[in-house]
Amino acid sequence: MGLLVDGIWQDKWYDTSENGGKFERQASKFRGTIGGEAGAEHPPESGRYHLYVAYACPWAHRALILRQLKGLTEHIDVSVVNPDMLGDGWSFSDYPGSTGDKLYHYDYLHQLYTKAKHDVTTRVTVPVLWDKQTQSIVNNESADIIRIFNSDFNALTGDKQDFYPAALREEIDDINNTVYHAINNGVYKAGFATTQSAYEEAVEVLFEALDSLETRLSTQRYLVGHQITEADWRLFTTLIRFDAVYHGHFKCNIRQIADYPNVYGYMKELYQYPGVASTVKFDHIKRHYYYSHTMINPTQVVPVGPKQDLMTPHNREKIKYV
Ligand SMILES: N[C@@H](CCC(=O)N[C@@H](CS)C(=O)NCC(=O)O)C(=O)O
Repeated sequence: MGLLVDGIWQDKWYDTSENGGKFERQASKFRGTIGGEAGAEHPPESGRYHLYVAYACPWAHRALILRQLKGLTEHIDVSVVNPDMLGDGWSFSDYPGSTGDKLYHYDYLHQLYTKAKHDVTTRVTVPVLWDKQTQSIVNNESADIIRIFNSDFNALTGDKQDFYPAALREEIDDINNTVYHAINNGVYKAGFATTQSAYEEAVEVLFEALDSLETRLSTQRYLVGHQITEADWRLFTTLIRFDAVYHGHFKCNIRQIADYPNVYGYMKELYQYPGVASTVKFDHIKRHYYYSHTMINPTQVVPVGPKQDLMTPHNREKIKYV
């Protein structure tokens, strides 16, 4: 775990000393777009872009899901890092299920970041959307990448499904905001807290949000009414990791997702959505967290459970809208 400072790799854990033991996530550095207008830096083209992901990572997972749902698998290839993120950060290897770096055969993801900008100061995170032609990072913020995938390649793929429809944007943005702070990032705030009070504060906010989701999902099938939107996919990647990792490793253990009938059924429905289960790799997920965060789990022992059958009926079609 570390970061690049002026293009030099430094092995450093997150510093929580300045803010009372609280984990604060840094903003992503590369925020480019894909556009079809004449002279655009990154026009939508088949085979031109490459996605770097970790199967372990909930943020990268969003990008993998939208790539799958939007018919982009044949247009945008993927390199998968090793699930272990140790002193050199994300690395490439022949760990089962990882691919190595298909473009440059680098050993470490930080080499890709310095190829994009030799003196960059940044955390070295996944996902990364890479432009093979300009040899640069288009974007390394998952919230942007899923919107790029949602709409910017439609002319190429002919796929018109819209997970961020104009009429619902305000509502989607609103729920995204709550889900991001309380749940997506909330589990990290609990898990990476280094004081009791910072941990407890994060866990309380997290479970209040899950409790209110349970109520919301008792009368509506998806987060924003009748149709699946990006808000659901953004929540899903945290929910699917919850009982396997966040409950134990990040001490988010007031309840499991399996204890919430509506949230659990909803999570199973999304898991069973065509194309999605193949993007969920529990071996990488559990290995990454339990093996990489040695300050939380110094023995690096990876738990065996939980045993859950996510293919059992979700019964979400029975939800009565009120
Ligand atoms: N805001 C970014 C966050 C991505 C992120 O933090 N990814 C984690 C993996 S789950 C990572 O690569 N962490 C490495 C680090 O922070 O050094 C996004 O949503 O794309």
